[in-house]
Amino acid sequence: MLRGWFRLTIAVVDFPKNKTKIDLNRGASAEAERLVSAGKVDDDAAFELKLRPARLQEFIGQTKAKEQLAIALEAAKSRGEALDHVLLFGPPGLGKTTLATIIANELGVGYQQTSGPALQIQGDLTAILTNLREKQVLFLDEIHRLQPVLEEKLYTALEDYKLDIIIGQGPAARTHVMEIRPFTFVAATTRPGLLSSPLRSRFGILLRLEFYTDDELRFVVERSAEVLGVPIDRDGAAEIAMRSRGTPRIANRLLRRVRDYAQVRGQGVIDRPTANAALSLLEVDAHGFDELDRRLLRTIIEKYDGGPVGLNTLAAALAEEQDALEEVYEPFLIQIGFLDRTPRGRVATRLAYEHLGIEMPRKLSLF
Ligand SMILES: Nc1ncnc2c1ncn2[C@@H]1O[C@H](COP(=O)(O)OP(=O)(O)OP(=O)(O)O)[C@@H](O)[C@H]1O
Ligand SMILES: [Mg+2]
Repeated sequence: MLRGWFRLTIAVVDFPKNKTKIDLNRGASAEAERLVSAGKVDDDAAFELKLRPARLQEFIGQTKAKEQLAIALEAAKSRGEALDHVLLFGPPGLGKTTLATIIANELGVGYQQTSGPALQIQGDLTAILTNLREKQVLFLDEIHRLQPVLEEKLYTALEDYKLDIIIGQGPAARTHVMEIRPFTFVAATTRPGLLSSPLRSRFGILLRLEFYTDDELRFVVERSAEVLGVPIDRDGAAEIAMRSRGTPRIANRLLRRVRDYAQVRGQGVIDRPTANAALSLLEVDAHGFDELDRRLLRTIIEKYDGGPVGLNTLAAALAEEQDALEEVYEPFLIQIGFLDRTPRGRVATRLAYEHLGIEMPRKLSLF
């Protein structure tokens, strides 16, 4: 008992609130420095603007989402109405923001962008909504991080294009209903499960973005190489695509690094041997895994006998944020069958053992 109390005291002394914050930041910056992170890093911004397709026709892959969107766009245009509200969801770097801008371009309407964390006070949301132009697109990124009071304020705006404004305070307070112009609300999230059902029900068009196939990513790489004026052959593009974790953002980032290598060490042209050499030097393996993925799988296998291990335990063992594990690392590992998410925790699969060259214990290999 005393030992427990003693430990607790140490924990409190050792981890005051601000220290926890510093630790979280450290986790976040490790993620930001990662070459194969699907999340945006600082030097991506300028290139992403340049490489972002502007029209639906240039947007590669996502056949289902694209078709659904194309029909809705066509119908809204022919009726001369604002497009229904759109919710875009899926892992980072798959094209949610890109699609939001494409929607505005295809409709030929104005575009304004904000995000859940950026909207702090009711007045900001009111100002944005009351200044909207007819049929324009309002894009709200990271909608799962919108404050609940603001979310509720959005409901009537989305449903009836009306806004309840309270004027005055106390007994003198009056509610004033303000009309806003019909508009298209496009929201994006990497965590659709966190949205409340009243909010979800306000969207007429739900588009789920999936990881891209290697072939689709090869097209992304070839298109980006053309935009950047980088000579590349089909095999070179295929090699980069294969290691891009199904994510265009990573494909574009790897292309830029391989381009540097080709200029400095190669003949300037990206072919398969050049791409291979550059990516090996950058320690991005054949599956697009880097040191962090390997560490995650190795930790489950070596420290927790292959799992199941709970998310919070795993995050602590890796000194990473739970959110980063769940949103950024895990989706791709699960998608390619290296990791299982079970009710009792995370489990490394046979493929993970094989990839790391570790023999799977017999007991487990029966399953
Ligand atoms: N279908 C696509 N075709 C070509 N390029 C694409 C496609 N999807 C995404 N990209 C490229 O990938 C980059 C990242 O896409 P985007 O910023 O739209 O992802 P996101 O889903 O909004 O990510 P996040 O969740 O981090 O906000 C873009 O700059 C764009 O160049
Ligand atoms: Mg985005």
